[in-house]
Amino acid sequence: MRMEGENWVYEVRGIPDEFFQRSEGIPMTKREIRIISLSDLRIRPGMRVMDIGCGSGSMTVEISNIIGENGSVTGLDVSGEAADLTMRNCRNLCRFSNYRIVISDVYKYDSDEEFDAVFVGGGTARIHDLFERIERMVHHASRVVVNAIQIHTAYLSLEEMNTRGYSGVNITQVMVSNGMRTSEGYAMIARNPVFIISGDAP
Ligand SMILES: C[S@@+](CC[C@H](N)C(=O)[O-])C[C@H]1O[C@@H](n2cnc3c(N)ncnc32)[C@H](O)[C@@H]1O
Repeated sequence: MRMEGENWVYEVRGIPDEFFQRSEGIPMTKREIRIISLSDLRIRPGMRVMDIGCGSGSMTVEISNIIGENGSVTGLDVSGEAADLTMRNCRNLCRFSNYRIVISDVYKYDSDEEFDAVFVGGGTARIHDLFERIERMVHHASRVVVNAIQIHTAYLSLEEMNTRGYSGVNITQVMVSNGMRTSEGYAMIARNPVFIISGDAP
């Protein structure tokens, strides 16, 4: 769905979920989680951002629209199908050509590129190795934000940030319920809680 002429979409932080193309088996970061994660990333125009495990591309799209023409965002995913979906969503919903999609396992990704912020939406199977990779991507005070569903992923992310000397390390648990229409009114349907871990690289 291309929102021709509807520039308001690009002013919104937290594009409505239904604007994104979806694919079965590729989980999407939901709007409420994106909004808090974008805030924690402290995204602003001109930033260079890495989106690890870009999935549907919903975060890549949001980041692209905020960083503007002088910024750049790299969406990285091990799945070709996810990269394809991210590309489609970027073509439909990004206002600038400031995005790049890479198909790669983050653990094998090697590049000299430096980022001002790194968002981790997937690829958290080996947290220690992941932070080793991230270390090569960041500079002093780059923002790093991890979304985690599992408690141990959240715990290990906190451990990595603290032992590596990150500053301002923080964790937020977000529990969202969305209304579902019933015959009598609305029932609140709970989504899985998500941990958002953030900090400044040393
Ligand atoms: C929960 S989804 C991410 C959702 C995404 N943030 C969005 O906005 O739709 C996790 C993604 O991480 C990817 N992933 C898992 N392991 C990975 C790895 N080792 N390297 C790169 N991507 C990986 C998966 O293919 C999947 O698309």
